[in-house]
Amino acid sequence: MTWQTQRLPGDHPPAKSGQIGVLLINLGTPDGPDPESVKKYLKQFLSDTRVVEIPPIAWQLILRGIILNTRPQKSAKAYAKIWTDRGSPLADITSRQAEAMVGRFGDKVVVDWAMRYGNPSIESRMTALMADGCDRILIAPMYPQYCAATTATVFDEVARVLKKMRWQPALRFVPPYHDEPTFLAALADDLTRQVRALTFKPEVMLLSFHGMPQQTLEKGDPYYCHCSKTARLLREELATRPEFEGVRFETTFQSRFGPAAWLEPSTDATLMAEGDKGTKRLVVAAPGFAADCVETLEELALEGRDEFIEHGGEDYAVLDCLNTSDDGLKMIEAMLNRELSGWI
Ligand SMILES: C=CC1=C(C)c2cc3[nH]c(cc4nc(cc5[nH]c(cc1n2)c(C)c5CCC(=O)O)C(CCC(=O)O)=C4C)c(C)c3C=C
Ligand SMILES: [Fe+2]
Ligand SMILES: [Fe+2]
Repeated sequence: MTWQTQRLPGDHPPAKSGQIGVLLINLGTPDGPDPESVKKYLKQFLSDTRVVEIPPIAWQLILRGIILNTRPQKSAKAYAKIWTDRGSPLADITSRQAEAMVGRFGDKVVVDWAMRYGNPSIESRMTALMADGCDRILIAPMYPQYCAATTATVFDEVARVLKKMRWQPALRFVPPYHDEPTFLAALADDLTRQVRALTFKPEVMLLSFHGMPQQTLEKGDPYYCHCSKTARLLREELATRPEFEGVRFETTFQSRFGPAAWLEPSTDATLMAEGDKGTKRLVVAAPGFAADCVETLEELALEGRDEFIEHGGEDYAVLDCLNTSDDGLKMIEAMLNRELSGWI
């Protein structure tokens, strides 16, 4: 054990200190692929005013009166298709990313993971890190592109948890990494390796990002610009490689939610339009997701395939996210190492 046990004056209990915590955080997921678990998860997620910016008095009526009575059944079917014996892929992959980081930064550093919505909660893991003697914590939101609906809500939740603590840790947050050379190199290498392994040569590569309401962009959220920059830099790099010779790149936005206008062009409409205009071989990458999840494994890989094939497409593949690939883990390690500098 490297932590020190400090004996404090009076009858104060012994307290551990001197350790450094690293907390990898991704969006969150239901506890199970059943409507009840999905309803509980969606209620927490969609009640966050960073995620849905409609005034809560009106939104809660719609959410509780309509959405939570219909969407959980539909979403549970999607989750059931991708659930594994290790549970939700998003939680499983995030836990394995954290596990792979254990021991890479010396024995003073404790690495853990949490989900912003659902379990394990940020509160439970931050409390556990403090109990382990971590008086410095590096928070790593696993989102390459900053969005208030994802990155800022992590900060909100960490601040809420801190507010309840008498003894707060020193904190650092990993910044968005959408244009970092280590991220782009990891993505380019990993996608090249996967394209080389395909049984067909793609004509088109879609770079599909999770969408958000168009109005959120107009309010000043940098997410769209971050996605566009990732897509441009990645395209520029891939275009130099023989595996991508003659490939046409398109950037699209998926997972539209609700009736308002979302970022365009949408992934589903683009897949159908590509099929209609005669594209036969298409591959999709999702550079906005650090880990595969229902949005990539179900919406892109299953629904997207049907959309493309029903419109005349022949060969279709969705490439894995960086997940726990060698390239992905090297990138996470480099990013954490840099952000831990001065602490280790
Ligand atoms: C990667 C960035 C993400 C942004 C930006 C984002 C915004 C956003 N999402 C919704 C609504 C839903 N998202 C859902 C799932 C989901 N979203 C992200 C990431 C971003 N969301 C991930 C990684 C996941 C997968 C979770 C998993 O368990 O695998 C869902 C739930 C699934 C469903 O019912 O379709 C909803 C709903 C909004 C409104 C929003 C606003 C900006
Ligand atoms: Fe989402
Ligand atoms: Fe979706």
